[in-house]
Parts: sequence; structure tokens; C-alpha cells
Amino acid sequence: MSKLKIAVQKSGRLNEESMQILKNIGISIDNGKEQLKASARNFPLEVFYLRNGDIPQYLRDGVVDIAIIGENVLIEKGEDLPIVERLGFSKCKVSIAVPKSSKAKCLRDLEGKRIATSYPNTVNQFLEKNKLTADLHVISGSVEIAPNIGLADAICDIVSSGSTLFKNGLKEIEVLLKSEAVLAVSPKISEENRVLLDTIQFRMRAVLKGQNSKYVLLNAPNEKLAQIIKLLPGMKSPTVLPLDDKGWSSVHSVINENELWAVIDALKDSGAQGILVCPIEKMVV
Ligand SMILES: Nc1ncnc2c1ncn2[C@@H]1O[C@H](COP(=O)(O)OP(=O)(O)OP(=O)(O)O)[C@@H](O)[C@H]1O
Ligand SMILES: O=P(O)(O)OC[C@H]1O[C@H](OP(=O)(O)OP(=O)(O)O)[C@H](O)[C@@H]1O
Ligand SMILES: [Mg+2]
Repeated sequence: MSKLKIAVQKSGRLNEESMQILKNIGISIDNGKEQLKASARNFPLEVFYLRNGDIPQYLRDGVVDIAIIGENVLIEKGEDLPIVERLGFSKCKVSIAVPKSSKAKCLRDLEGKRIATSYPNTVNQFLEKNKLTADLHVISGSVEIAPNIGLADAICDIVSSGSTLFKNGLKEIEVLLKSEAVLAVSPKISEENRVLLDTIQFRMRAVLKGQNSKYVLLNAPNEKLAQIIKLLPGMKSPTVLPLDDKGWSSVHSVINENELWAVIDALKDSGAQGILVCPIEKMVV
């Protein structure tokens, strides 16, 4: 029987959450991180532990069928590779920053200047689009130090909380792209393995949808029910059950996490009491 081959980052920021997603979709991996390759016990899946930056080439060559990878790395090295799922973690930006004392306020002020980066293709594409030229210095890490040691006038690197920029006396002047972990696919995946991928994607969507939603239970006086139900769309419509206390009902529904607090405020204003919010593990719609 054919096995689906998935690449995950061997170690680093993506590893833990990538393995957690596989666990959440019910796949248990024999612990073989040291072996660089491991098999799933209960699904036809092989896990390859690789460097994030090497994964686009492995996908292109068909060495692996799918991968959990930073979108920024795909934009830098694998724009030809399709993304089939956005996984919602490792969110970051790729930005241009300059020393706080610099007069440069936007990309235009960097014409002819030196930019240090680990993302040369991303920077070059952006410069070309804006009809600018700059002198790129490609370095593989600790990019934020480059202006302080006189190597560059600006940098282009990953920004998340902004604390690395702050600690190095830099300010962001341009966001080139926003990134998160994604599921990417090899153009060489076989038909047989695509069927396995469909199963993985179905399960991942159920987990992601669950993570973005909350199960809400509340008590409401019956005369306020109509108003309260209007605030709660639910998966189909809210469940309404009578309470032992005559004149009261229990209302159950599902709410998107982004809207949660606004809806709770409205529910309270409409007379809802005893509001409980519970996590949802999986949600199949
Ligand atoms: N500070 C951050 N906050 C959020 N996400 C980040 C941050 N830094 C990196 N990432 C994301 O996590 C991915 C992996 O980053 P990490 O630093 O672990 O590895 P890397 O050095 O880019 O890759 P490699 O595995 O090739 O060594 C990045 O490609 C990016 O998508
Ligand atoms: O805005 P912040 O929250 O400070 O995050 C940004 C920093 O995080 C990443 O480095 P990382 O810690 O992964 O180290 P690395 O350069 O060794 O990969 C990235 O290269 C930035 O330096
Ligand atoms: Mg890093």
C-alpha cells in the first residue's frame, strides 16, 4: 500500500505545532526524530524531518508529497508550489527595517543602499516591482545586527513581536509580506496519495474549524428567547431546551472566536444569564 510522505521542520519554530496538528488529526507517529524519518502507526504516512529552507526543493523533486512549511519560505524559494491549507500558526511578517536614526522613511529612500537579508528573491522581486535597485548582502542569520556592524543600511527579515528590531535599534519601514504555516503539495504527488491527502485535509479542516469556534451555553427567560436566538446563528440553528425552572430555557450554540466577546456583550444586554464558553475539539460542517 502506498504511503503519503510529509515533510515537517526537524527543529525550530514550526516543529512542535506541526507534530501537534498530526496528533490532533488522530495520527500517532513512532518517535523517531533522531532517525530523520518516522512512520505513523495508524495511517499510511511517513514523516521526514527536514530543514524548513530545504523543503521547497524536496517538494519540487517529489521526494515528499506534502509539507508543513512557513509561507515566507515558499514565497522565497517555491512560488510554483501550491498551498492547500493555511494552518494559522507561526504568523509573522517579512519586513524592511532601518536604524532608528536613519532618514529613510520608505522603500524609495533605499535606492542604491545596502540591504542585508536571508530572503534575496523576496527583496529583489519587491525592488523590481517598485523599480528600485539596491545592493543585497545575503546572510543566513542574525540579520538584525548588520546595520550596527556597518554591513548594511537596512535589513529585510522576519518580524513577529518586533522585539528583535527594538533590541537592535531598528524600525520597520515596509512590510513585504505576511506569513503563516501552510500545507504545501508536490506537483509530483500520485493519484493514490492525493486520496490520502484529501483525508488529511478533511481532518485538518475539522480541527482548524474547531479551534476557531466556541460552544456557548446560556440560560434565558423565555420572553427574551427570540431576541437572543437572533444573536446566535449556530451551525444550523441554536438548540433550545426547557429548564426545570418554568419560564426559562437553556440555549446552546456555536460562535466564531473572532466574534465571541461582541456576541457575549450583546447576549448579556439581551437578558442572557449563566453564559458558559467551551472549547470545541473538532467540527465537521
Ligand atoms: N519570530 C517568529 N515568529 C513567528 N514565526 C516565525 C518567527 N521566526 C520565524 N517564523 C516562522 O517559522 C519558520 C521557521 O523558523 P525557524 O527560525 O525555526 O527556522 P529557519 O531558520 O527559518 O529554518 P530552517 O529549518 O531551515 O533552519 C519561518 O520560516 C517563519 O515562517
Ligand atoms: O519580532 P520578533 O518576535 O523578535 O521575532 C523576529 C525574530 O525571530 C526570528 O529569529 P529566531 O528567533 O527564529 O532566530 P534565528 O535567526 O536563529 O532563526 C527572526 O529571524 C527574527 O530575528
Ligand atoms: Mg528563525
